[in-house]
Amino acid sequence: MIFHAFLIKYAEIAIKGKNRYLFEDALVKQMNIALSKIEGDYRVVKEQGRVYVFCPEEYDFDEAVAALKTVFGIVYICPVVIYEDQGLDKMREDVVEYMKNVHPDYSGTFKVYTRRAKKSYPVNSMEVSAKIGESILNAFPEAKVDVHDPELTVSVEIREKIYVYSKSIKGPGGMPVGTNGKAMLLLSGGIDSPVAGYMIAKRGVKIEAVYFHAPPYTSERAKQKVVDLAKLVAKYSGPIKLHVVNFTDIQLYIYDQCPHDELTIIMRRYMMRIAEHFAKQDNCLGLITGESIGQVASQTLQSLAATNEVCTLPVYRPVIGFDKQEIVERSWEIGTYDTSVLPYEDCCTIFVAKHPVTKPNLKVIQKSEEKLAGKIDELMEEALRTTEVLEIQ
Ligand SMILES: Nc1ncnc2c1ncn2[C@@H]1O[C@H](COP(=O)(O)OP(=O)(O)OP(=O)(O)O)[C@@H](O)[C@H]1O
Repeated sequence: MIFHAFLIKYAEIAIKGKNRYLFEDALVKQMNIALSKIEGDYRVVKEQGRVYVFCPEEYDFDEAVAALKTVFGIVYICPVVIYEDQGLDKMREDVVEYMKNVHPDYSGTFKVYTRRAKKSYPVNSMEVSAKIGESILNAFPEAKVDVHDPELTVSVEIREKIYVYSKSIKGPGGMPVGTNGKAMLLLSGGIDSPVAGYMIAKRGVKIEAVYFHAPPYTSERAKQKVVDLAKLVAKYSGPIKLHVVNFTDIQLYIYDQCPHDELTIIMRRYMMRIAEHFAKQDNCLGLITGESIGQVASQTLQSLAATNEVCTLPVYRPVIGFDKQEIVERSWEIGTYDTSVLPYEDCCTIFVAKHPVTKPNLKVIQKSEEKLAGKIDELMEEALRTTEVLEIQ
């Protein structure tokens, strides 16, 4: 059966009042972006409290659903068959035909739910439902009506035409990107930070990203891996501006001047400072990392506190309470896992100490950083100046 359209369901409860149109406009915009990436002339229309996608005459159903599944804010995608309005008798025949195609030999419980968007329609909703229900019972003798807890709800919307649907495909939920400001993701090549970016984008936040590499200690392929991860996240979050920072000289200088057991924490503090610089420059309202308590030495509460101390923007760590396995499962779901586990080196792993401090004392760390004063500012400026900016689609 050819579905002519999709009815898009979103969580309306959260968006009463005047936020509603902002939410719907952002949803329509993101849907248009997602559908523009596939072949065919899809038309996204917002009307009378509903968002529809009207499909071209010929299209790939699975591809269209896959594209819509990347749009945050969509709770359900309901494929719709549209019939001309030619009176109630014809409508009854049409719905039976729909059932024969979509649920052949149906033998479970069902109810018909009619909604009159066209209030001038001469028959009321209850009566339309009852008549159509009767026709379905006649055509499917095994089926039974259950208006309280049916296994199948056949929805009939009376508009200029008649819209029939009964299937709901789960969307990603969340809120459309663009409804909740912008934040800067520290994106490494690992498993955790792409998941963290996805989770914050799912709350409607537009994201930018910053990646620190250390050529020649880290390779072009390691950088390409991060670009690929950004592309995978961008499928959901929309385009990402990725800042690629050359961190080599800063790392070498820290390596040279500071106790080696403090390297990771001091490097992380410089990463945060640089990320915050770009965040503020581009009006981001927070930083995002993929840290989770206790996962490694730099992610103990003491280390996280020491990292936070250099930031004035809030730092969002959406996977903070997750086990590694939970993060891995998320990365499978969103499709970043296979890329994340490619074995290319990260700048943090190259300059890492054998026994890093797990409970850094902030005063001690600050003291060590004093040794960097002067030259580190020049190196920071140089790193900011030479940062490469990539637009990831
Ligand atoms: N080279 C990098 N570029 C950008 N951000 C980084 C980089 N290295 C680490 N980060 C940020 O710091 C967080 C913690 O990094 P760390 O290497 O300690 O942990 P991880 O568990 O390996 O995280 P991930 O799996 O995201 O790499 C990352 O989630 C990321 O947000």
